[in-house]
Amino acid sequence: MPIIASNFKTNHTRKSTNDFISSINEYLKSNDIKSEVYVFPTATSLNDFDTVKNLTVGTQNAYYTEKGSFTGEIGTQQLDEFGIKTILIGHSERRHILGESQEEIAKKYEFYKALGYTIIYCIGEPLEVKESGLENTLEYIYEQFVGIDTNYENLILAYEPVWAIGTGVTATNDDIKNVHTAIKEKIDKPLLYGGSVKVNNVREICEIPNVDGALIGTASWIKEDFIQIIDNTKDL
Ligand SMILES: O=C(CO)COP(=O)(O)O
Repeated sequence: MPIIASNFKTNHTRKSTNDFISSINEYLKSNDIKSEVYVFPTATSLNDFDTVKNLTVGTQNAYYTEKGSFTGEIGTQQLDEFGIKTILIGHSERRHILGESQEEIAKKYEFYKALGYTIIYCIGEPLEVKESGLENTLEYIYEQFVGIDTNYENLILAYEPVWAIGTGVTATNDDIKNVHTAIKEKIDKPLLYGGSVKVNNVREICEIPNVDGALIGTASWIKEDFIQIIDNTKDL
């Protein structure tokens, strides 16, 4: 059964997030679908969603603190209010757009690991590395595990080639299989693929060996499409 996760990134409001999550939860419940589903809304849309029992709401980011003076950030004081215990860490947009260093990412990972959070840890290479071949790609990816305890029991990995994120250009099945197989040989943890996953390719991607699900952006932001994505993979 693949893990299906939606990363809202900087999309949706509190109102539309509440509608989205309620609709997905109702779809899962009324159809008795057992897929492992995660939704990562914006920080402003986090809530306790206390009637939502069939999917997990996580945070896209948080600082490694309970509270304090970190302007613009949230910590566990804000996450605990809503019972959030799942977090994305290392997303390429935080690395390459927001400038999070591997050292910072490792500190964040250690902090939330110590608190028992489920962590979806993201790795992936930029285009120029991809174009230099598989060996360099893997070397780049392994660098992204510096300071990361990959034996952590609540760890889920997500391979998201930067050049496939938001571009509509999905990695080929061979691209995905080669990288996923190599990572799995080193790290035996659930490994999602992310990068232009769509309604019409999610099943094929989830059937590739060593792919344990998908972390989806753009194609998951309309609730009907996300329902279709779950429906297309629910029997795998
Ligand atoms: O970054 C991603 C999910 O975290 C992938 O985004 P897209 O599905 O828009 O390519």
